[in-house]
Amino acid sequence: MSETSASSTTKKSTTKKTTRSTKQDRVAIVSGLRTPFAKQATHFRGINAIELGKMVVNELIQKTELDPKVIERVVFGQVVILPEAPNIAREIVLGTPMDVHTDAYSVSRACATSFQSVASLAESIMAGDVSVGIAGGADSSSVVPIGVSKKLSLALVDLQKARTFGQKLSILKTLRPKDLMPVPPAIKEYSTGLTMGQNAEQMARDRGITRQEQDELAHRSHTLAAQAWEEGKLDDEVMTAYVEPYTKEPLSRDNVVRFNSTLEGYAKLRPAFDRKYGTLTAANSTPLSDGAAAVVLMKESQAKALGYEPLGYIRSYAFSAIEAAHDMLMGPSYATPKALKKAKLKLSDLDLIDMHEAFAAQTISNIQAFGSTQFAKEKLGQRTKIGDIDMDKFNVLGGSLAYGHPFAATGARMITQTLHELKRRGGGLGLTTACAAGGLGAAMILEVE
Ligand SMILES: CC(=O)SCCNC(=O)CCNC(=O)[C@H](O)C(C)(C)COP(=O)(O)OP(=O)(O)OC[C@H]1O[C@@H](n2cnc3c(N)ncnc32)[C@H](O)[C@@H]1OP(=O)(O)O
Repeated sequence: MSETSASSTTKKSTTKKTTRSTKQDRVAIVSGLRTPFAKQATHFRGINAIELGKMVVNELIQKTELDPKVIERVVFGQVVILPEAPNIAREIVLGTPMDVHTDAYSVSRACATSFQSVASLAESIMAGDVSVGIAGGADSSSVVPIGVSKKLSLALVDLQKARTFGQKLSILKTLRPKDLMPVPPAIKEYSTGLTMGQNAEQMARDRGITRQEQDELAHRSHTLAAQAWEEGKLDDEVMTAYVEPYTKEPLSRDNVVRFNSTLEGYAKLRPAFDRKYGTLTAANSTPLSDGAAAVVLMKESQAKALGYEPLGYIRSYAFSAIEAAHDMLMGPSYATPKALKKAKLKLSDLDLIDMHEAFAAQTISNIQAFGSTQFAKEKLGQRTKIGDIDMDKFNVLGGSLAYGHPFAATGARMITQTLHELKRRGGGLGLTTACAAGGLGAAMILEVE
């Protein structure tokens, strides 16, 4: 397995503080941490999502000096589930210094999975069920469950039921060599059979979003992410990951981010999903990657009683669902107005907007929809547009196009990153929002004092 290291902690050495009444208690995000994100089959080759999850949670407990005994619940998720251990949350409890009696369950909401794990834990805290917990997600695109063809799967079940040699032989005779080939998981929509890239191609085509516009957004994302790393802005929220063999250099930065991004480099690439007419490439699509991210949540009064100064608080969150056959990756444009309404805020009240960049085309489509009165009227049933996005507030440290997207880890990455950035700016309100497979969307508004 792996050892890790990270820098500062958020624990204050102060004595207990006066707590607020339960009624006024908010859900505090005390700390957040992630592994560096690594491109598929690079630094985390051979390390599965559960090990990545254990790695980050272990380090988070150490970083926060949190007594493992006070952690009452772990809510975690992985999108590509390992059949041998489907409850990643429980494996994390059993594989870290947490008390064996710590409750743990796993959730799945495709690419918005750690928005869900954070929301589920927050709900338990608000309901008074638990007061301290860890939420997050992990995914590996390097260790994936390899399946078998439908024909072989059927034959294997039938073989178990067959009584005679003759019956077994006739089942085996139905198989052809191609049926014996391993089947890797596809990033496909089950209901439509379309890949995520094909969905984004449709969105680009329908809106006339050009290759140039997509490349420019991707270049912006890499440039801002590289700058964030160079300026040390991510140092406190990304751990250093040591993996076997320990002779290998540890990874302390995302190896997906391009520190020498040039727009000319993007123009050379061939379309990835529609070879002939497509505009999506490896550069303007989020790369397949491996990583994990987690946050510590507490009831505000509990955080103060334990001597923590929270990073920030959850102001509101909302999820949305639309059809999966068309414009499937528009989740932010449906979930955001719901979260704003719940928080009694307007888009212009926000100091930062962090939108998951699955594809540049999907991001631009959502930016357009936010600023469209027609979209608001026709799709949201409201008279006014969500609001024009001020690009000076938008993905100011880059986004998933640059960092990569280990599916279930992305939400917790965005939440932690936004809270730190709000804190650097002296506080304020930030939106984090993502699209997800199945036409789902997530939005969470965070506040920092
Ligand atoms: C809700 C949601 O989030 S949906 C999204 C879910 N996620 C996805 O669907 C994943 C989408 N991404 C993918 O499937 C893959 O990353 C792909 C198909 C786009 C690309 O895969 P690959 O071809 O394996 O990418 P790879 O990393 O090898 O890059 C291909 C080439 O592009 C180059 N490249 C990639 N990014 C850049 C860049 N920013 N600038 C210049 N060149 C680049 C690489 O260097 C490489 O060049 P080479 O062939 O000369 O070595």
